Amino acid sequence: MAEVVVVDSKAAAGALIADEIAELIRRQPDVVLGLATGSTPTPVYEALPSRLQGVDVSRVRGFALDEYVGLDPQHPETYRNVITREVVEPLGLNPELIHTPNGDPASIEHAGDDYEAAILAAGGVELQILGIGTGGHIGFNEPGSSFASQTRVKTLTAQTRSDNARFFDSIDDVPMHCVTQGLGTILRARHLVLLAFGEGKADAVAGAVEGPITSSLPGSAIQLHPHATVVVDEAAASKLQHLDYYRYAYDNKPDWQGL
Ligand SMILES: N[C@@H]1[C@@H](O)[C@H](O)[C@@H](COP(=O)(O)O)O[C@@H]1O
Repeated sequence: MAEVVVVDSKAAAGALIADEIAELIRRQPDVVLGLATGSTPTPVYEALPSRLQGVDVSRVRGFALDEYVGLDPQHPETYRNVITREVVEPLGLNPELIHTPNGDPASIEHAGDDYEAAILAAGGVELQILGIGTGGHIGFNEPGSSFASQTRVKTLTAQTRSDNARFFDSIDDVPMHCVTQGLGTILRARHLVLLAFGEGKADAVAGAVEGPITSSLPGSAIQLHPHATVVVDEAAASKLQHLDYYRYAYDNKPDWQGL
């Protein structure tokens, strides 16, 4: 079972996870972080700089979950550019150590295998940050994704394209394809931290945490992971059946246990 932590605000979630990440970096300066895009992880990234003052981040490594296929590399919404803007620059990370899948159509057949090889060569991801789509996707693993899937090209659902249209001039500009870490790739990270905020995520969170384990709701893959933490606000937690138990368990958590 994933550990569910209910917080009062996005800022509280950001503080909780930023503390954990800062501690990881202090302990292991070349730690491999799993980075996510979308609006959900922003509070974590915003909370990090103040916690990393005086900490050597020059060796921190990172892998993003996914990338659009075929966007102009100069487009502000490539996930490479989003990660550069929101994570690499504010935290002062070495951009050469931060990887995103290659969405260039010219070499797209190799993009998945190359990315898998790079993650393996780095020794795997220590802590993977995850958001969840309204349809239950993690990364861009749309419903139907195999739990054994590796980094590969996927076709985005109409729902995902519509959800992400807010970042583009029009829905027609949202790419049809992406390269995403697979569910199998994500499940190899040593600690999964899934964040979700707002009522719009309540069904996806309930399905991921308590629903049947099914490729129809790819986020339910977290139930197969031995160390998954789900950090949600009240609204995103509102459809969880065992909410009282999660609060009780967290409030009575042994001090030695950590996140
Ligand atoms: N590929 C990303 C996911 O990694 C993200 O978790 C999800 C939710 O986005 P948001 O956090 O903006 O709600 O959708 C996007 O499509």
